[in-house]
Amino acid sequence: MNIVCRRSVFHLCRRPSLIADAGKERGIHSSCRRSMVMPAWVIDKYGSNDVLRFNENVLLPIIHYPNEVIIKVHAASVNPIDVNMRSGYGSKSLNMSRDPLHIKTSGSEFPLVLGRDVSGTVMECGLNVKYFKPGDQVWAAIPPWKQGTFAEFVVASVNEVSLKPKSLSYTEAASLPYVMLTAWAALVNSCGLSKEKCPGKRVLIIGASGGVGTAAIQLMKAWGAHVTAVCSGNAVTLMKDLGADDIIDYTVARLKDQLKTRDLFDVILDNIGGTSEELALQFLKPWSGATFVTLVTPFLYNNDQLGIADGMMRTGVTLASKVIKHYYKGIHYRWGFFAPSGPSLDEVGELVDAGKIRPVIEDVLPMSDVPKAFQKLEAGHARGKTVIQVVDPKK
Ligand SMILES: NC(=O)C1=CN([C@@H]2O[C@H](COP(=O)(O)OP(=O)(O)OC[C@H]3O[C@@H](n4cnc5c(N)ncnc54)[C@H](OP(=O)(O)O)[C@@H]3O)[C@@H](O)[C@H]2O)C=CC1
Repeated sequence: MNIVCRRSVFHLCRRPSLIADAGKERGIHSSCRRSMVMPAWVIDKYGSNDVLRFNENVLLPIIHYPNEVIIKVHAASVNPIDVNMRSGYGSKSLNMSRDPLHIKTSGSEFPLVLGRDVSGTVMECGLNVKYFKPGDQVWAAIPPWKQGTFAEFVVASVNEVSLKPKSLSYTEAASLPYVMLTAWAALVNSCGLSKEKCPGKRVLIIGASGGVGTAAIQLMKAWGAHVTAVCSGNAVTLMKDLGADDIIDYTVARLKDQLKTRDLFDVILDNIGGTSEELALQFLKPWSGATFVTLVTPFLYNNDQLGIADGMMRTGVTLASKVIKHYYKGIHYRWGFFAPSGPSLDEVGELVDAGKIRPVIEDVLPMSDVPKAFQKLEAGHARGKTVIQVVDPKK
């Protein structure tokens, strides 16, 4: 085993026992316990699925800032962003926010650990961490510029972390944070919806059967909105189970024709992009504060293709022209972006424990099957989430 001394972990940790604990777990002799590595799925270059590599000797992550915690990952889950990042999507923008120490040590962003969702146990806390303590069961979504969760340990800032809902297992909990926080960012931050404002609102969700869609339906129903879900035929039962009031099967007739038979909407969440955007924008109530939000934006793509300066310029022009064009038609036009947030997860956790939101899990795979999980997601037609059990709950 490649042993590397990680002394710096002791400077900012409240209780430098992680390395000893991890050493004990793996039966490593006490004199070696300060020098630890961990298993993780990494990529050393961008590309197709064969760039994913299981490495048992990835450096144990360390606490750099006093507001950080180290989490022992019990379960993670796969999101489209993982597949896209594996192929290099967003790398120009994300590299600007990555840990400069990692870039300096490795000479690049590699080895890169993918995976955004985590449920697990707090192992160590930075000196300023008050709300969490070692042993707490937590869940979080880690932002894409940080090392990810297909690993034994991950570092998160406290503002990204929340106590795991008591009613969920680690496996169930790992299915929710990233998609819930994306739905939250789009519907709450971009559209201004809240528990108080939802009753009476008509919300249309396009791409309702995937991770974000199933999260969005449940959040909107928990808050009393009227939800219309757009999905394909074999997802109709799932949509009903999640509480959708009206379901449109986009495969049986043109979506436009089916939408014409419905009342107009107050909010539209578009998880699909492309032609669905122009189409959907015709079905909002004009001059009533109605908002369209899409999750499929050219922001990172523009930066990848044109560089940061020109990419930002093009993005700004595109967004501004759409906002202005639709403003004059009485519609608010928005782009939605995932935003990490422990406090929002606290609120989601309360809804979960109250039985109003549940995990929608399509498949559970062991840590050894991360490449299979990527292939599955890449094939499309997701029905909720694919979870990775980093720790086998039976052991
Ligand atoms: N901006 C941001 O910060 C974020 C953006 N995203 C983006 O949002 C999108 C959705 O993410 P996520 O839910 O996790 O993805 P998933 O892959 O989990 O789900 C996509 C779903 O859309 C369905 N679908 C495909 N085509 C259509 C269509 N024309 N009409 C209705 N449904 C359709 C698919 O099923 P089927 O094909 O069988 O109908 C599938 O169930 C992705 O493009 C992702 O990249 C996600 C998170 C954050």
